[in-house]
Amino acid sequence: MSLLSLRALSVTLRERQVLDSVSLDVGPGELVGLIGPNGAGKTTLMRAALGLIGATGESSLAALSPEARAKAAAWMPQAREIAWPVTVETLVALGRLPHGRRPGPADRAAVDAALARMALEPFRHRTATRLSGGEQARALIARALAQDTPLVMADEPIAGLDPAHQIATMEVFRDLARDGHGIIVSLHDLGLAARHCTRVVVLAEGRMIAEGPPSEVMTADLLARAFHISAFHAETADGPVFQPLRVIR
Ligand SMILES: Nc1ncnc2c1ncn2[C@@H]1O[C@H](COP(=O)(O)OP(=O)(O)OP(=O)(O)O)[C@@H](O)[C@H]1O
Repeated sequence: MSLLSLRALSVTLRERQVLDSVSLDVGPGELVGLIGPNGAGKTTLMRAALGLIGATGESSLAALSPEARAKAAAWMPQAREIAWPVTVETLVALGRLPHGRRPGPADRAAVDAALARMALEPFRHRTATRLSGGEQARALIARALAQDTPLVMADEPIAGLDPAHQIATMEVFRDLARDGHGIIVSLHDLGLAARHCTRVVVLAEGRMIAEGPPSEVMTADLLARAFHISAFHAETADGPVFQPLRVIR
């Protein structure tokens, strides 16, 4: 079963092809890390997959009605905008809107579970716009989790989080994948990608240049080609460690 199927997805912006014929399937149980340098096309890929920008090719999600899509996929965009000074609980409850009807016990349970997963219970009654940047990011992740969709797509969800919350959030995504969800996250931390993702998809200049298990894909050659860096890499009891070292010019 596929939760997302992309075929030859391409996007041209201002007469420049920024996404070039990307094909990808994401299934239950997968935590897919979308990696690549700035401007590689990660955001464009996710937005085109969701049907938020015009594209050629096929996306199973873009083909759905907005109502059906909101039940199929939760989306956490890179811009973390909280428009109204509502409580964290109310913000997270907005994730339940696609489920329609008047909120009932199942909705309250989903909100409680999302708040607990993101360690936000102490913030439940705080005004979301008055939280720190990282706390707001966690609240927006919780809103996406409360949507309780088979697929979660998040654009740099751990950017700006402190190390403990970065690790904890990747563990939340991994647990969701183990529960049978599919997750796509873009991220720049190669160490966290290597340690937590079941698969990485590498974009460079709009093209998918590699995909597969991190241990197979994240080679010295790939890091040099895609990111122009060398990195320290070791296998430890806690999993792989990647530390970027030098820019290769
Ligand atoms: N509205 C737009 N008009 C023209 N070009 C755009 C537009 N939006 C994005 N681009 C270009 O498309 C390319 C891909 O951008 P995208 O935001 O998908 O990259 P990204 O991999 O998510 O980068 P980052 O890691 O910096 O977030 C970039 O070169 C960007 O300048």
